[in-house]
Amino acid sequence: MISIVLIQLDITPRDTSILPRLCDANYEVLDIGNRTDWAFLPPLGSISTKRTDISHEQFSLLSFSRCSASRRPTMTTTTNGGENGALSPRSFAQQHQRPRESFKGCSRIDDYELLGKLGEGTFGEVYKARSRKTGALVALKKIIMHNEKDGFPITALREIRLLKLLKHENVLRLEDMAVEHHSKIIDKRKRPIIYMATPYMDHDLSGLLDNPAVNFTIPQIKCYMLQLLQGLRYIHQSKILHRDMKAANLLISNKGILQIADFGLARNYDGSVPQAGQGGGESKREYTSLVVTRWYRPPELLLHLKRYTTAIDMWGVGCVFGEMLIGKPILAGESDGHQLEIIFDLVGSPNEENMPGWKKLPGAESLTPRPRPESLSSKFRNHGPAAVSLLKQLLQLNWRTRINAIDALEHPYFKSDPLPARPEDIPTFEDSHELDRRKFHDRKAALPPAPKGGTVGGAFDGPNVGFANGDGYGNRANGRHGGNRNGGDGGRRPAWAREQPRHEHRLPPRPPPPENPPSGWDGGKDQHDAYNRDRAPRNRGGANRPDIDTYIPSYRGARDDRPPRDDRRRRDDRDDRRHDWDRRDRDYEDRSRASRTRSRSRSPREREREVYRR
Ligand SMILES: Nc1ncnc2c1ncn2[C@@H]1O[C@H](COP(=O)(O)OP(=O)(O)OP(=O)(O)O)[C@@H](O)[C@H]1O
Repeated sequence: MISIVLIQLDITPRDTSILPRLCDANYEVLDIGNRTDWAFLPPLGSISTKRTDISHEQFSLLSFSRCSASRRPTMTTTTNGGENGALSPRSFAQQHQRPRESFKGCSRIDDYELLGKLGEGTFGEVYKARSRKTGALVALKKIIMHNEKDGFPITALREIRLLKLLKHENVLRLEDMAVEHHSKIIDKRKRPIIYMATPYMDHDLSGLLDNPAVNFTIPQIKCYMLQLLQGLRYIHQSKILHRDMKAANLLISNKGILQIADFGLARNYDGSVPQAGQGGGESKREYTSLVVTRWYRPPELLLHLKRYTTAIDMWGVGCVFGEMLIGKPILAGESDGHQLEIIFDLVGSPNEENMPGWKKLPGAESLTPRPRPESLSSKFRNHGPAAVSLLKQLLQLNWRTRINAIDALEHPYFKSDPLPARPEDIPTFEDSHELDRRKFHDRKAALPPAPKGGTVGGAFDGPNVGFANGDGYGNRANGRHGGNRNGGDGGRRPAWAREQPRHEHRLPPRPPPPENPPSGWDGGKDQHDAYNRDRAPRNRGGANRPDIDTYIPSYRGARDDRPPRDDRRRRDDRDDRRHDWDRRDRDYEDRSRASRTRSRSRSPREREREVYRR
C-alpha cells in the first residue's frame, strides 16, 4: 500500500490518468502543475509500515491547513471520460485540488521564539515557543528521524494525518509544522528537523497531579472527566483508537479546558462505532496488542487480545479517573505479569463470568491467577457510591461490556452533588508539565517532615503514606477517611461528600544505580539522574520470575548493541515503555523460542515496522 505520494514529473496524458483515481480513493490533491511537485496525502488508515517515500525536504512542501474527510471529492467518472463526460482526468484533478492559497508549506523554525523544554517523549522532545507572526504560545514537538533511509517517520505521519482530520474542543489541534534547516557551515548534508506546532497548554494532567500546590476538587474532577469523555466519544465516533490513554497525554489549560494529545500510536479501526448501551462491541479485525503504556494497559491487551476495540481506551479513562481521585497512579505495575496481578487484586481475578473467553487468550494459557474478590469498592468507598460505580464500569474485565464513552457521559456520577464545575470556574495553576515533576519533587523534599504519628498529612505525606496508614486509596487503616487537608475531618463526613479528594505524593521510589550500566555510562551525575529517571522500577519477582516486560515501540533486541536512541534515554520512571536496556533485552530473551528466532533474524527497524504494521 502506498503511504504517501509525492511525484515530480512532466505531466503526460498517461500520468494524469492517475489523478482521478487518487481522488476517488480519497487522496487529497494538494497541488498539480506542469513541472512541479504533486503532493497527495493518503486516506485515513492507508498509511502502511512500508517506507514513507518522502524526505524531510519534500515533507516541508506539504500544506498543513486543516482538511476534513467530508470536503474531499469523490470521482464517479472513469479515466477516459465516463459519467462526467468531457471532463478530462487532468481537469478533474485540477478542479478538486486544494486552493492554491491554502498551499503554504511548513513555517520556518525562525518564525518561532523557543522559550524552554516541556517534555521528552518516545518520539521527540517538546518545547514551549512563541509565534513571531501571531504572538501565540505554542508547543513544538520535534520529530526525530531514526533511520533517514526510511524517510519521514510513519508514526509522525500517522499523528499528523489524524490530528489534521480531527476537530473537537477536547482534542489537541495541529496548527502548523515548522522546519529547522541546519546551518550550512555546520553540516548542510544533515536533514532538516521538523516540528509539529500545537497550541500551548499550561499543564498536562500528570504534571498537575504532581504539583503539591494543586488539590483537585470533586467538581473539578467531574469537569475534566466530562471533557475527557466528550473528546473520546468524538475520537471513537471518528473511527479512531487512541491507544495511549494516560494522564501525561491529557493537556489542560488555565481556562479549565482538557484536550486529548499524543496520537503517535493512534490508528483508525474497522467495524461499527460504539452505540449507547452496547459497550465496546466486537472488533472486526486484528491489531497489534503491543500498545498503551503499561500502567494504563487493559487486561485483555496484557493477555494479548488482538481483536480489541475502543474499550481499551475506556480502561485508560478508568485509570486516569482513579488517579485523579487519589492523586497518584492506581495501577503502577513493575512488569506485565505484576501489572496483571495488581489488576486482579483490584477488580477480582478473571473467570468465565466476568471475562468470558479469557482463558483462550494467548497470554492466559499458562496463567492460573489466585482466586480473589474485587477490592475496588472498599478501596474507593470514600469517594462515594457513584464514583465507585463509574470506576467499576470503566475497569470492567469484560472488554465487550465495558462502558463506552456515550454511556459514561450519562452516568449518575455527573448528575449527583457536587455537580461538575464549569471550566471557567476552575482556578488557574502554575504551569505543570512532565518535566516539572523533578521541580515539584525537590520542593516536597524541602518541606519539613510530617509530625510523627500525626493524622494530618496531605501534601506533606511521603510516598508510602497511603499504604502505611491505610490502603493508598484514601482510606485510613483505622477505618477513618483520609485524614489529610483535602479529605480528613476525622471521619465525620464521608470523603465523597466533601469537595477535596486526597492528593498524595505520586513519585515512585528512586531505583538504585545500574548494575550493568548502558554503554557510554561514565557515572556522571547527569547520567546517573537521567538513567534513574528513565529506568523502570525493578522486578520484584527476582531473577527467576518468568515475567516479561513489554512496551512498544521496542527498538532494541537482544542482539542489538547499538547505543540507545537519544529519545529513549530520558524516560519518565512512571512510563516505562522507553528504556531499561537490560529489561528489554530480557524481554526478548523471555519470549517464546519461535518469536526469539524470528526477532533475531530481523533488524530492529524491521521489528519496529512489524509493531506498527497493525
Ligand atoms: N501542546 C502542548 N502544550 C503543553 N505541553 C505539551 C503540549 N504537547 C506536549 N506537551 C508536553 O510534552 C509531553 C510529551 O508530549 P507527547 O506525549 O505529545 O510526546 P511523545 O513523544 O509522544 O510522548 P510520550 O512518549 O510520553 O507519549 C506531554 O506530556 C506534555 O507535558
